[in-house]
Amino acid sequence: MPSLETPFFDRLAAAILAKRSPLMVGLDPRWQQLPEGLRPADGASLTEVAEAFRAHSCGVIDAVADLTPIIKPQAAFFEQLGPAGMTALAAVIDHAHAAGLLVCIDGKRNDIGSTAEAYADGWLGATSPWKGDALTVSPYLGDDSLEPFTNIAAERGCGVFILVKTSNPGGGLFQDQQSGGQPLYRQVGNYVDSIAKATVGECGYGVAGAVVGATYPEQLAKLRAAMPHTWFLVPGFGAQGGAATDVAGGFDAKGLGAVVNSSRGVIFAYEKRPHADGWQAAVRVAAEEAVQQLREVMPG
Ligand SMILES: O=c1ccn([C@@H]2O[C@H](COP(=O)(O)O)[C@@H](O)[C@H]2O)c(=O)[nH]1
Repeated sequence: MPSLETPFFDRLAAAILAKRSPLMVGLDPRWQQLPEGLRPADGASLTEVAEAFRAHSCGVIDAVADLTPIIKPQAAFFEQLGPAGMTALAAVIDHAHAAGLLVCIDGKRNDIGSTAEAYADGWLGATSPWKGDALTVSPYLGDDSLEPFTNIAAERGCGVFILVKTSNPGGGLFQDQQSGGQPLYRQVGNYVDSIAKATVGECGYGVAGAVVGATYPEQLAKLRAAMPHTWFLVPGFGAQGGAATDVAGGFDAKGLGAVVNSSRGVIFAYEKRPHADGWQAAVRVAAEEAVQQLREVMPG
């Protein structure tokens, strides 16, 4: 497990600069999309599927470890397999750390404050079985629900990415509602940036980050300007239609301030573009292309 002495966003900034890559590879294993040879047969047990998820995710990590500073396992895909899935998730996180990668767990957790404390401790705390470097969190239970996460992140050198403007088409139903003369997501963004401002590290960003979708490029650029202390996790690049030009507005002038996630576009690249050297080679080619596209729009 990497040292937690340095704040998460300082570690992330250093890794991005070292690899010249803001690509975050998302690990969203789906049974039917696993490559032949790894795909479990119909009727396979949850334990067999979990082992296939572990093998695929670890294989992706091996293929892209020098191309990405951070991976994002999507907890949902592991949780759907029960205990065997969670054991697989733990093994994937350990494998990523052993490969020198940071790990953001996409769990979108939260609850009332006293329960949020258990979530924060469970995913980011000193005795966490998961040892995540960062976690995604929902804001809609308010400040007392977010503080357990941001407090533990500040203590432990972890990061918290709070949902601000999500990439899905339906997200606007609540997030775009006017509130105090602004869309609600801007109000959430203001709160997140106030927490980030109070906790800035050497790289200029604080422990609270924000999830802002690549599928809303105009809003992304405006939020970048309005939230100068907040690091962005930008999903929606690739499979959801976001292009490199759409995420350009998420970076600061130094080319920092954003990591851009691609899950299906990288991890299942062999479906659309099989490679003679096998599925991992196809995954690597897709990650290389994504990094190249992002480098072209990253300042600095
Ligand atoms: O607003 C959001 C928040 C989270 N996600 C998650 O990111 C990945 C995206 O996967 P792709 O295959 O690259 O579309 C997935 O885990 C989502 O749950 C998001 O897409 N949008």
